[in-house]
Amino acid sequence: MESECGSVNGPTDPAGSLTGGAGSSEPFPGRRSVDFPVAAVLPAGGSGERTGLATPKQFCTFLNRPLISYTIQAFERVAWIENVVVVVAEENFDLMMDIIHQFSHKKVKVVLGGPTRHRSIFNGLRAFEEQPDGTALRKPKVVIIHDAVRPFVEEDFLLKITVAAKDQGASGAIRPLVSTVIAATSEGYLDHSLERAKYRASEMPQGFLYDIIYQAYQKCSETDFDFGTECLHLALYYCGTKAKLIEGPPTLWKVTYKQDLFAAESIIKDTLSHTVCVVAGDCAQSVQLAHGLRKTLGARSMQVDVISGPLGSRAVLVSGTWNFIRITMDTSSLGEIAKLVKIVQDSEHAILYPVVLILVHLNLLSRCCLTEQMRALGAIRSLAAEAKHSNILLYGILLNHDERVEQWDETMENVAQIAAALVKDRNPALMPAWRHQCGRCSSPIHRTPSLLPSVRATGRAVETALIERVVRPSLLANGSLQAPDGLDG
Ligand SMILES: Nc1ccn([C@@H]2O[C@H](COP(=O)(O)OP(=O)(O)OP(=O)(O)O)[C@@H](O)[C@H]2O)c(=O)n1
Ligand SMILES: O=P(O)(O)OC[C@@H](O)[C@@H](O)[C@@H](O)CO
Repeated sequence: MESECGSVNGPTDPAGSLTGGAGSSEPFPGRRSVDFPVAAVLPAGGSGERTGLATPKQFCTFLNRPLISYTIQAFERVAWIENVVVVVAEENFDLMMDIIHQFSHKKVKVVLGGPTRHRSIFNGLRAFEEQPDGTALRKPKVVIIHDAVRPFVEEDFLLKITVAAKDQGASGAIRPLVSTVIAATSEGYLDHSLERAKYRASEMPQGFLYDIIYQAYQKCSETDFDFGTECLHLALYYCGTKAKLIEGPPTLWKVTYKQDLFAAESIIKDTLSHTVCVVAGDCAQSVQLAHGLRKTLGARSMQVDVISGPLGSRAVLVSGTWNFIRITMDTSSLGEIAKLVKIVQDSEHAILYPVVLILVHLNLLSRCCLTEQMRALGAIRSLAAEAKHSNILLYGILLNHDERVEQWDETMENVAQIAAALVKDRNPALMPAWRHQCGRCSSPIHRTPSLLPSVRATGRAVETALIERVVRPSLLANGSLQAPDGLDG
């Protein structure tokens, strides 16, 4: 299919194809990728007048993080998006650079916007042309244009938009209209109304073959530049490219009015209770557990990153995750956890929203004598008590690794169930529950890992502590729990 702005390859385009997905050779099966260059342009050069706030809405902060940083992160998480161009007003350039530094954004280039959104977007697209100093970002095959004030965009939908843009030349997100569209006379009376079912709201992200949208802007009239609001229209009008329309989720909406800021904050908080960073230790068992947790937590609609190495690094903290699962083989990692607790305390991260740290102790039971275990667990417990005063919820799961695969899968399921509940619930007033996973026993009850918080005798102040090995008679009364062998209360 040809158009005056460039050729639009059909789905069989040899230049690139969609790879990955289930059964792929990708390092993380299920994470898809594309094999042609993709970039994003995030227009953020507006003043947000309709919020009535002095601060432009893209720089309003939620949990100590500006809205635009959430949007950038949504694109940085997507491995197949190479570059993110953020377009800001000149007066906000330094602020934007500070945000990039503070939140360790990696793929971002900042350029100056213009007096209208279309002019800002065109400036963003120009970033891929050769610059006066001879440098240039790699020109993308497909460019995604996405308002910086739409922070809730998922990789799956970005992939759909990208593939459709690659095949059709342009693509755009749509949503059903909530209100009916009507036309008014100049005197302010109803002229006519549109049949709502025939129309859709145009949202973002939108995707374009770079050459098409760049040439559309080169041909753009001053009127379009100053009053236009629709990039898809430019591709159609100036390049004859009919965008493929794809219905997206309701979270694609644009933050425009003040109430949108409140809605955004509650969605951000809800999202935080569905994201977790699993930090594996060095040993094979720990890595196995980490990737097993990614699978089982992912099946519980949790967004899971797996990293290895010291948890204490600040970079982990600014990853935007509020929840960490640290898998360890011994108690030496307690120092590392204490360091992370200190970093979180100093960052005041948790003042606005509880941070959840879960320590998964692998094989503690079988690796050291009871005295050493109790000492270690006592140390963790007092750390948990201290951390709680800073709104940091420190839990522990005591897990004895079982070589038998069929048991390991079940154990994984249980650890994920407990971890997901702790992260989603983020409730310091935890009901008492505990068990150990001894792995040696045949009894099914032992295959579930211990959930460690204990409730102080008062029952009043719930202290999220760790590993109460004593069996509480009342918990046995209903027969639902059974003292693990050798752990009589
Ligand atoms: N000159 C402009 C105007 C808008 N935008 C960006 O385009 C996106 C969508 O525009 P809109 O919601 O209208 O943002 P504002 O223009 O800031 O809002 P308002 O009209 O209320 O001032 C926003 O991310 C905004 O920052 C831009 O990059 N350059
Ligand atoms: O018009 P505004 O600048 O408020 O927002 C831009 C929106 O029009 C735009 O993001 C979508 O409608 C898709 O084109």
